[in-house]
Amino acid sequence: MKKGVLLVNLGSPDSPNPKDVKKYLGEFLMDPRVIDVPKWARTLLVKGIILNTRPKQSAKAYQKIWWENGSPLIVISEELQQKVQEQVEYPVALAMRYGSMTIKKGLQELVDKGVEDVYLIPLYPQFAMATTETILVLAEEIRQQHFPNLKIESLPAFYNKPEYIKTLSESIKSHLQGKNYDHLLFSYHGVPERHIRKSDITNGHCKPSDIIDCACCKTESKAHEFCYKHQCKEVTRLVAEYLNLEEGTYSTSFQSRLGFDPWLQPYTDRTIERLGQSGIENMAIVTPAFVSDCLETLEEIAMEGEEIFHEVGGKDFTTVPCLNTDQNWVNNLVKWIEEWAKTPATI
Ligand SMILES: C=CC1=C(C)c2cc3[nH]c(cc4nc(cc5[nH]c(cc1n2)c(C)c5CCC(=O)O)C(CCC(=O)O)=C4C)c(C)c3C=C
Ligand SMILES: [Fe+2]
Ligand SMILES: [Fe+2]
Repeated sequence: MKKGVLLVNLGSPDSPNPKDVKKYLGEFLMDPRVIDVPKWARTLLVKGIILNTRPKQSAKAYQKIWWENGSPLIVISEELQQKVQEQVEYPVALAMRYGSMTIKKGLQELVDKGVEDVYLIPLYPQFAMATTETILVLAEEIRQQHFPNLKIESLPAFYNKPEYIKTLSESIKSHLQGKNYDHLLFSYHGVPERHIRKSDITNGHCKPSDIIDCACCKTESKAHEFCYKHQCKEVTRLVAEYLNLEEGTYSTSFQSRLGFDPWLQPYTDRTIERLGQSGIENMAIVTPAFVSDCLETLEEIAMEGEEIFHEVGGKDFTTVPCLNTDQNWVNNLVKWIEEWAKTPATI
């Protein structure tokens, strides 16, 4: 069976204009795994409220970070795809969960090259219902409808793979070399607490609102295979161990909340504020839920985050870039693809 690889990231609007941003947000937020309320309530919330105000506001933010050749997330993902393609013998395609570069087009591109066996790689280190799960569900629906003879396997969340932790840690180390910082904040994209409960396959292990010591995240459980909170906490713990960070000099927070439901805490904006107020003069921040720089890292963290820190008297604010097209990251992907390709086919 001829093999091929499909890398899948989140997606971006076609342009930073309010009209394109509205179209993109409409598709994104109407996904029942992103806003997981009954369809009538989601329609009312998204089409009746959010899409009347948010596109203008988001378009302004996108305009601040947009590059000459497009959305940073798309441009970086395309470069990543090219670099991986240079190192593997199978066709490698790229698709986005939302927007114009659809998963259907990505699978079609591979099928047109004769591919019958696809390795689907969601470009997210941690599992979440709003990211990995929605990609896998949609890819399976498309397979059944349009490519029934195609075989699709996927790479599970790689948050704790030693080679990924090494790549992330070395990248942080090299970007912070010679930089002045007293605290390193690991900021992950947030999700509503409800998402954590829904993904809990044990129906009760995960306690998403426990922010003090996160006992559930530290207690062995099969729930961890699908627990976003546990997986984020593990990335922080493993990187801190690799870099020998001293207890108290680093912490974890969650960014980008939307709406009024409780999301995973502590929130990044309030954490930055608290760090500045508590006398931290210089801080660094890393965003390991994203493998490519995007609106949430370039605008929300590197611009807004820095502003908050300065407002409360902080001095140096350093944002560590995402892995983007780091050669070690490319090598990780190549290694995982080669391991998959060597595995004997199962029927
Ligand atoms: C209910 C809303 C949202 C959930 C849940 C959510 C989860 C989630 N998102 C990412 C990664 C990205 N999100 C990005 C942008 C973005 N996210 C939401 C909402 C939810 N995300 C919105 C409305 C937006 C658009 C921008 C805005 O209006 O604020 C991006 C950036 C895309 C880009 O074009 O650069 C990424 C990447 C993860 C990893 C995640 C759950 C773990
Ligand atoms: Fe998001
Ligand atoms: Fe959990």
